[in-house]
Amino acid sequence: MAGLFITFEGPDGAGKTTVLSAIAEQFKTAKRTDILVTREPGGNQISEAIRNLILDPKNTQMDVRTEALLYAASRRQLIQETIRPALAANKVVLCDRFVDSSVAYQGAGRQIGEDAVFQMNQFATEGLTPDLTVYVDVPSEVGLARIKAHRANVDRLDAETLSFHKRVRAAYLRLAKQFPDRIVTVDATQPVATVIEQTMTLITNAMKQR
Ligand SMILES: Nc1ncnc2c1ncn2[C@@H]1O[C@H](COP(=O)(O)OP(=O)(O)OP(=O)(O)O)[C@@H](O)[C@H]1O
Ligand SMILES: Cc1cn([C@H]2C[C@H](O)[C@@H](COP(=O)(O)O)O2)c(=O)[nH]c1=O
Repeated sequence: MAGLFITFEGPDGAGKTTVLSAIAEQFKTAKRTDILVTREPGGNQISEAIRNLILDPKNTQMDVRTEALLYAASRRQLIQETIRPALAANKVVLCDRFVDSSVAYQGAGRQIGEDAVFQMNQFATEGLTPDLTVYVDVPSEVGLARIKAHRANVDRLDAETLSFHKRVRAAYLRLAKQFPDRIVTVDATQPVATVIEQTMTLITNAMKQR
């Protein structure tokens, strides 16, 4: 498949959304029409509806496997409706979260098994794998403190225990070790301008190499 598929991963509050919006703005200023920015869960009408269902703090009854399946369903719709067509049109797709999130949050955080969650997602993705993943790393305590300090609405996942968030981060660190050719870590305890600059360098280098 043509195009370039770049994903952004990290624990809650690492700063992915902040970094990705700054980068999208820079590409917009440069009048780049070949860049598509999207997010998971969400990015289209159906996937945003699934997002609302998953993240609604009222849905305390949601079974952990139901949650994993809903993330995969949202992903499938985004791939078919948005990601694959954009890659086929030779675009650079910048996606806030992808399968690594499910492996970290559902596999490790919810403890339903990292490999089981990865395998289940293969059905949804038919093997679609990012060319590059920027892993924005932050200790769980720091990420959660950022969310508490700045965010008005804490969603169902943000509200999980510290030990849940620590399992998520540990899984991300394992994934980064397991896939060193795909996953590049950026230290998000640095000032936000530095995180943006380092991430932009990774993206532009990947764009030059394609
Ligand atoms: N490097 C940084 N240093 C200090 N604060 C930061 C940094 N990056 C982001 N923040 C702040 O932390 C908060 C969370 O950032 P952001 O929403 O971008 O995180 P996120 O990774 O997208 O989180 P989530 O996955 O939970 O949506 C925001 O208020 C943002 O301004
Ligand atoms: C894709 C995906 C996401 N999650 C979690 C991670 C976050 O807590 C929320 C998404 O919210 P964000 O503020 O847009 O990052 O959902 C998950 O548990 N599993 C996934 O596959």
